[in-house]
Amino acid sequence: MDLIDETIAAIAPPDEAAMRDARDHQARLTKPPGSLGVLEEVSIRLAGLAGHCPPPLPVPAAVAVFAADHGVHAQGVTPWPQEVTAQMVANFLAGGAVVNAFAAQVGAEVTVVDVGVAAELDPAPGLLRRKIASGTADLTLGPAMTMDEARRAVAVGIEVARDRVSAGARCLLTGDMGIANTTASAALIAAFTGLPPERVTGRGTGIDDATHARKVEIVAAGLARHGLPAGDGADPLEVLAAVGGLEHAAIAGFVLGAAALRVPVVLDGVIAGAAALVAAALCPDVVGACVAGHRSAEPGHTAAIDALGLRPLVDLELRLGEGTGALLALPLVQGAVRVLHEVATFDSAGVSGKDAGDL
Ligand SMILES: O=C(O)c1ccc[n+]([C@@H]2O[C@H](COP(=O)([O-])O)[C@@H](O)[C@H]2O)c1
Ligand SMILES: Cc1cc2nc[nH]c2cc1C
Repeated sequence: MDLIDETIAAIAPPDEAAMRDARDHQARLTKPPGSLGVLEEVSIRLAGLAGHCPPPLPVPAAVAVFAADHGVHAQGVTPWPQEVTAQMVANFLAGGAVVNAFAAQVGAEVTVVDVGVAAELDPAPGLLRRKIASGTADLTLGPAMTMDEARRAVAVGIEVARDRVSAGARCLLTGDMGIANTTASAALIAAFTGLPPERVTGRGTGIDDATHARKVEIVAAGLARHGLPAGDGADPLEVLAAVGGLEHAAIAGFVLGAAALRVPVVLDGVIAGAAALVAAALCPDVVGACVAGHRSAEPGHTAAIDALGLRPLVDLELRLGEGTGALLALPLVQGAVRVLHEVATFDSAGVSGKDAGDL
C-alpha cells in the first residue's frame, strides 16, 4: 500500500458514543440547553473525532499555506501576473501578509509549502520546498497534472499534516496561494457537484463582467475537454489530475492526513472547499475531521460546503485565501471545545434547573 491508501485505510467514522457523551454533557452545563447554537454542534463533532469527551483542546494550531501556479493562467482568467504567487510566498515568509497578522492574532504557527510554484524559491525558514512541478499544464488543453504528479502532491499534504501533528499541533488549518486557482477550484467543484460552470465560477481576486463571462467559458471548456462531470464511477484522483491544481492535491492530502490522525482541520475558502471534495470523494469519512472556517464570497465555495454538509462559522464576504478565514474561525472552534472542559454543570455549581412542568 502506498501512503495515500494507508492514510485512507486509517480513517474511521466518528465515534457515536463520544458524540452522545458530549451531547449529554452540553445538556448539563450551566446554560440554557442549545444556547451555544452551532458551537455545541462543533464540540459534539470534535468529541466524535477524538473518540472521547471532552476532546483535546485544539491548541496549538498550525496553518499550512500550499502555494502553486496554474497553466490555465494563460487563458486570461485573472488580472494578476503569475509571478505574484512567488512574490506573495516571499511576503508570507517575511511576515508581511494578512495570514501572518491573523496567525499572530490567534497564536497559530505558519508554514508555507511550495508544492508547485513556477519560479524557483530559495531556502528560507518556514518554507517547505516540496515542488512537484513548476505549475500545472493548461486544463483546457489537456490534463493539468499527470496522475503521478497528482498522487505525489497528495502525499506531500499527508506528510505536512503528519509532521505538524508530530511537532505538537492539535488543530490544522488550510491555506493556499496560487494566482488563477479559483478557475481550477470552480472546475473541480463543478466536476464533483454536477453544478453548471455559471453557478460555481466567481470573480476570484476581482474581475469585470467580460472576464467573468470568459472564465465561465474556460471552466466549461475544461470540463468538456475531460468529459466531466464523469458520474459516480469516476476516480477522484483522475478528476483532480484533469482540472485541479497542485495545491488542491496537497490540501486534499492534508485533509486526509488530519482525518487519519483524528485531528480537526479547519478549512479556509473555495480552494480548500474544492480540495475537501476530492478528499471526501476518496474517503467520505474525512468530513468528520473538517470544520468549515468560513463562507467565502466565491459562489463555488457555498456549493462545495453544502455538498460536504458543512456549515461555515464565519461569513464576512472574505475572498482572500491564504488561510485567513480559517484563522478567524479558530477561536470559535477552540472556545467550543473549552466549554466542554471548563464550564460547570448545574449539579456541580448548585444552579437550579428549569422547573419541571415549565415551558
Ligand atoms: O479563499 C477564497 O475563497 C479565495 C477567493 C478568491 C481569491 N482567492 C485567492 O486569490 C488567488 C486566486 O484568485 P484568481 O482570481 O487569480 O483565481 C489565490 O491566491 C487565492 O488564494 C481566494
Ligand atoms: C496581492 C494578492 C494576495 C493574495 N493572497 C492570496 N491570494 C492573493 C492574490 C493577490 C493578488
